Amino acid sequence: MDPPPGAPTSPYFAVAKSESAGRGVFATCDIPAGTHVFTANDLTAHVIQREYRREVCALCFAYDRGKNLKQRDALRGFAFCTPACEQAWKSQDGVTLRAWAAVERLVRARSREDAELVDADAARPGGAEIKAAWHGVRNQALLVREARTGMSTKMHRKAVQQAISNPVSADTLPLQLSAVLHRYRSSAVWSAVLALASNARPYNSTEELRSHVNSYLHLLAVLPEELLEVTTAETVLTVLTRDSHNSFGIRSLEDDGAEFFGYGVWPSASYFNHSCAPNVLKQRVGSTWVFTTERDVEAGSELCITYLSGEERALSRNGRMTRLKKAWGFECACERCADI
Ligand SMILES: C[S@@+](CC[C@H](N)C(=O)[O-])C[C@H]1O[C@@H](n2cnc3c(N)ncnc32)[C@H](O)[C@@H]1O
Repeated sequence: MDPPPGAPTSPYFAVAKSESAGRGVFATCDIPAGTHVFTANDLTAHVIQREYRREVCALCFAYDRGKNLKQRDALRGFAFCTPACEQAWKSQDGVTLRAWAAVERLVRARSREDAELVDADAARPGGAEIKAAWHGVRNQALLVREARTGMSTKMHRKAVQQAISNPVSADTLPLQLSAVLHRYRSSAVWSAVLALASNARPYNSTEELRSHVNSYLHLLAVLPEELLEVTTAETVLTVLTRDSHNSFGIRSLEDDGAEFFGYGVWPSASYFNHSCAPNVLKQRVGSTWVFTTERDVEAGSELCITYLSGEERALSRNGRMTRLKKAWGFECACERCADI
């Protein structure tokens, strides 16, 4: 098969159809244990939860046991581990810098929704509910868009006022903004996101759906005009449908990942399927993921990582199955699970 846009390339493997898990990564030669086979450095949409924003470097995700980092960008609400990281982050284009400042102003000015903890037992919205929610704000979104380009009737002003006054989701907004910015900057990056496996029901609850719709309206009301063309319901919905089955947690490194800072999508890393007996270790190094074989792999074998965290790996087959089904939506078809 032709490699999808953004798929990983390596002298050691190729992306191909797997028997029971869509596309996967297959060794093209014998690979000895301990071989570094790939580094994913293509982080796209991501979010560091607000509660960690002062402690985790916005550029390289460095973390020092909960200490507040000294380098701060108060205007945009980010912190950095070194002046070099701050400088590198701030060397981004002016639209990006203005967009983050606009969102930070909004978050500080508005009351926030409760921490976005998901009720695990809440019903996942289905296709009809999702469609209705987005359809329901189409007119308002149009009015806000028109207001941003100079139209100022009572109706326009009311639509903007309503959009702004909705409770702000301090972690949904940055995820959506990050998606908008990636789409704005590069069509190749956006094609890589589009090529990923998609989940048509990405919202965990009706509340989460509502907060995504509200965040979209917030962005329309405050982002720099240059971004409005790509600030669409399709952009923010697309990114969530891809994020849902492809994002990796961004966790602390020193304590077996006990601190969950946030999550992000690295399209090239998303072609590795899961196995409960993985042959590849995935490790975060700064804002990249490094993939190394854990044992000898024969040519033609699939290269798999684990999607389970430390303690989850010790669960029984049923426990692992339930966990993977709940978090990732699939019935694990790996050799270890099939081999009963
Ligand atoms: C990050 S993607 C991996 C690449 C994906 N197979 C594709 O075609 O794009 C995760 C998705 O792959 C599938 N998958 C990964 N590991 C699997 C496994 N062990 N058993 C069944 N499906 C799996 C599931 O559909 C899961 O939601």
